[in-house]
Amino acid sequence: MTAAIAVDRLGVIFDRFHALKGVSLDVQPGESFGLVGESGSGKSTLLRAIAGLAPVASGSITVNGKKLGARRDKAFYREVQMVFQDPYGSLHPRQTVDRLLQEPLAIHGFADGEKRIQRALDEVGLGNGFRFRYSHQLSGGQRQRVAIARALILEPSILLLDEPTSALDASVQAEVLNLLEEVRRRRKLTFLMVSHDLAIITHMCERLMVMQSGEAVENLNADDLVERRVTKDYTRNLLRASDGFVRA
Ligand SMILES: Nc1ncnc2c1ncn2[C@@H]1O[C@H](COP(=O)(O)OP(=O)(O)OP(=O)(O)O)[C@@H](O)[C@H]1O
Repeated sequence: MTAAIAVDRLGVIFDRFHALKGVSLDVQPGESFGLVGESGSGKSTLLRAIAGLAPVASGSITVNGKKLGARRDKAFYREVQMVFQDPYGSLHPRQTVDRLLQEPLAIHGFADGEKRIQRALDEVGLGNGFRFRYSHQLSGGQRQRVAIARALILEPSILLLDEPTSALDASVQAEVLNLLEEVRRRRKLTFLMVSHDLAIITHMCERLMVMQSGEAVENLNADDLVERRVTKDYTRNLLRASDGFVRA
C-alpha cells in the first residue's frame, strides 16, 4: 500500500541550527499517527516541513506517492491541510466565517463553493447563524471548529494537527477531539497529530513516534504506551511526567 506520508531521513536547518536530524516516518492511509516529545524536540517543524512550510535541507517527503520537490502545485496544497493550536492566530480577525471559508475555494477556483461551505459548517456543528460572525464573536471551541471547517473545505486526504485542542478548556477539548475523530472516520482521512498530552495521543492515535532534539527516539503502538512497554529512558521520563493521565 502506498503510504499517505513517507518521510525519509529528513533534515531541516534554521540558520545553523539543526531542528530535524534525519527523521523517518511512514503513515498509512486512514491512519491516525501521533508525535510526542518535549518542547523544542521538532514536532511542529516536522508537520510544517510536510505542509511545505519549513525548508528541507536533506532527505525526502512523499505524500500519497508523490515526492515533494521545491515547487509544490495546487493539488498538493489541497491534499494536505493543517490545523494549528491557536485559532486566534490562524483565523484572520477582520474576516467573517464566510470569508474565511470562501478564501481557499477562490484560490483553488471551485465553482461549487456554496455546497462545500454548507457541508463543512454542518460537519463541524456550526449552523448558518455563525456564517457572518467575526472570530472575536466566537468561543474558543467555535473558533477551532471554524479552523477545522476551513481545513476540510478543499476535501484534503491528510490533516496535520498541531496541538489542536491545547488552547481549549477540558470539556471543549473533548468535544473537539470527538468531532475530529468523527470527521476522520466519515472522510477516511489520515491524521498526523502533535500533542504534549499523552492521554490525547493514546486516545486518538494508533501509532506514535517519540521525538527528542530533532531525532526520532522510539516508534510505538498506542497500546505500548498505555502498557508502558517502552524501551527508551526518554520515553519513560515523558510517561513519568504525565503519570496519572495515561489511561491503563
Ligand atoms: N523558523 C524558525 N527559525 C529558527 N528556529 C526555529 C524555527 N522554527 C523552529 N525553530 C527551532 O527549532 C526547534 C524545534 O522547534 P519546534 O517548534 O519544531 O518544536 P516542538 O517540538 O514543536 O516544540 P513545542 O512543543 O514547544 O511546540 C526549536 O529549538 C525552535 O526554536
